[in-house]
Parts: sequence; structure tokens; C-alpha cells
Amino acid sequence: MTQSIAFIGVGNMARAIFSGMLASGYPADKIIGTSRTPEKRNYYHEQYGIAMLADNDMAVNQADVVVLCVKPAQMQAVIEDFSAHVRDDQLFISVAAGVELDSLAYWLGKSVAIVRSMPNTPSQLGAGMTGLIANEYTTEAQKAQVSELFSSIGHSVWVEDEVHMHTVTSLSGSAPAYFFRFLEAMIKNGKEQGLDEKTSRALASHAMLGAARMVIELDDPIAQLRNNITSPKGTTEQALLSFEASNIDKIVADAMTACVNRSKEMASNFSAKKD
Ligand SMILES: NC(=O)C1=CN([C@@H]2O[C@H](COP(=O)(O)OP(=O)(O)OC[C@H]3O[C@@H](n4cnc5c(N)ncnc54)[C@H](O)[C@@H]3O)[C@@H](O)[C@H]2O)C=CC1
Ligand SMILES: O=C(O)[C@@H]1CCC=N1
Repeated sequence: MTQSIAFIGVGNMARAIFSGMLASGYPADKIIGTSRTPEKRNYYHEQYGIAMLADNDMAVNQADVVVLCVKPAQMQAVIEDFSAHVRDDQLFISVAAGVELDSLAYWLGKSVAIVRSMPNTPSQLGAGMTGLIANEYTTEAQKAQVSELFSSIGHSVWVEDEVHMHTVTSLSGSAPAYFFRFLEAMIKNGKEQGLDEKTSRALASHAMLGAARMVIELDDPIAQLRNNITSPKGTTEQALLSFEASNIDKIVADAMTACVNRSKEMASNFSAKKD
């Protein structure tokens, strides 16, 4: 039987996940969302046909699977508010950056199955990539159920050690924003060179999509795919030399390290162990 799934805190990430699920055929009458704002409840109900409740307790009561989608700083208060209603047979999935399994378990206050996930917003198009790790109470059947849920909105990988969730965040959860930023810079330059925004956007974004598809669908090493474009004394070579002169590896490494460091800082700030 199709399980009832409650999304606690419907915002960008919850919407990305349930809209991807709906597009892949998950029944709307098995999805519940919560929001404290009446306008948002009306909007999501009308737009997506899912039940929208103000009350997290009520949503948790009705759900087999509870997806925790509030901001990391809100997670403790939100969980503790509904924790009296948690049942042993429920499965909890958190999407929050930097909130560890132990903290979630402590706030939930029961020996329940918990999966920590790090999805990304392309999930709304079925093109997501999600990193996953489960606690000791999660059965293989529940893990399979979680894999199935995330495969309905893209791809997923299980990691062995929770420490890798920081890296997953920097490689995947946050990464669409890096590529958006790169595209913004390309489009800005296309416009400075005289092309209109729409044409610049189409050219740059299709180049990005095509390049990503080549990496995913072909076995060739990425350096070879790059070399195939780079004619000696040609145009691409000049662009790449310019990237090297700006030390592109360091620019990217610094950004990813900053992301990982923030994820670690959040894990320590939001840890239940400090209580
Ligand atoms: N946006 C992204 O690309 C990604 C976000 N995440 C994680 O997803 C979580 C949510 O992020 P976003 O969706 O971007 O934030 P958001 O601010 O868009 O959504 C959070 C929602 O929770 C609601 N909320 C807060 N307290 C509530 C309560 N007591 N009851 C019901 N609803 C409540 C807020 O009104 C808001 O709509 C965060 O923990 C973040 O780390 C993870 C991966 C990617
Ligand atoms: O920026 C953030 O904290 C969240 C987690 C990954 C993407 N957005």
C-alpha cells in the first residue's frame, strides 16, 4: 500500500521533492505538507493538490514517513514540539544540512528509523542527486523504500560514514548554486558582448547541460572530453589558459572547503550533545 508522507516545513526543498514525486506519479492524496502561513497552505494545496496543515502534530500522526524540511536552526524546536506523537513504526527523513543523526534521534526521543539526506533542488525536475545515511534502527526494507523515494526524483547514493555528508553537501546539495553562479557570469559577459539575455542564457545553459550529459553518459575521462574541444592555438585554449592563470583549482577548492567548514560548524552548533 502506498505510504503517507508528511513534509514538515514546506519551502524550497520540500517543494522540490514532492513536486518531483508527483510528476513521477506519487498520489497527491498520500502527501501532506505543513506550513505556518495560511497563504502558503492555500497556494501549495491549490497548485499541487496535496493536503496542507498548520499543525505538525496532526501531520506526523497521519504519516508513515515524515520528511523534516525546516531550516537546521529550527529543527530541534520543531521536532521536540511533536515528539510526543512519534510512533515506533515511523520512518523519519531529514534534509537539513549539518544536523547529525544522533541529534535527530535525541530530539525525537525514541528508537526510530532515521535517514539523514542531502538532496538538491533539481529534484523538482526528476534530476536530483541525493546523499543518504541511515541510523542503526533503519531496516534494509526501509533503506530500500528511501532509495525508491529518492530515485523517483533523480539519483541517490548511500555513504558509509556520516562525516562524508559534509562532502556530499559541497559536491551536490549546494553545487547547483555554484553552477547557477557560473552561468550568471557567462550570461553577463554574453550581454556585455552584445547578445540579448535570452540568447545568452540559452547558449550557456545548453552548453552546461550538454557537457554534464557527456560526462554522465560517456565513459571518456573528463580531461579527454575537454581536450577534444581544445584545438592547439584555437579559441578554447585561450579561455582555459585564462582559468589556469586565475588558479581555477584553488578558487573551486576554497569554495568547497568553505562549504564543508560551514557544514561542520552547523553540526557542532546544532548538536544535541551540547544540551
Ligand atoms: N534549498 C536547498 O537547495 C537545500 C536545502 N536543504 C535543507 O532543506 C531545509 C529547508 O531549506 P529550504 O527549503 O531551502 O528552506 P525554506 O525556508 O524555503 O523552507 C523551510 C520552511 O519551513 C517552514 N517552517 C519553519 N518552521 C516551521 C514550523 N514550526 N512548522 C511548519 N513549517 C515551518 C518555513 O516557513 C519555510 O517555509 C534546510 O534544512 C536545508 O539545510 C538541503 C539540501 C538543499
Ligand atoms: O545552503 C544551505 O545551507 C542548504 C544546504 C545545501 C543547499 N542549501
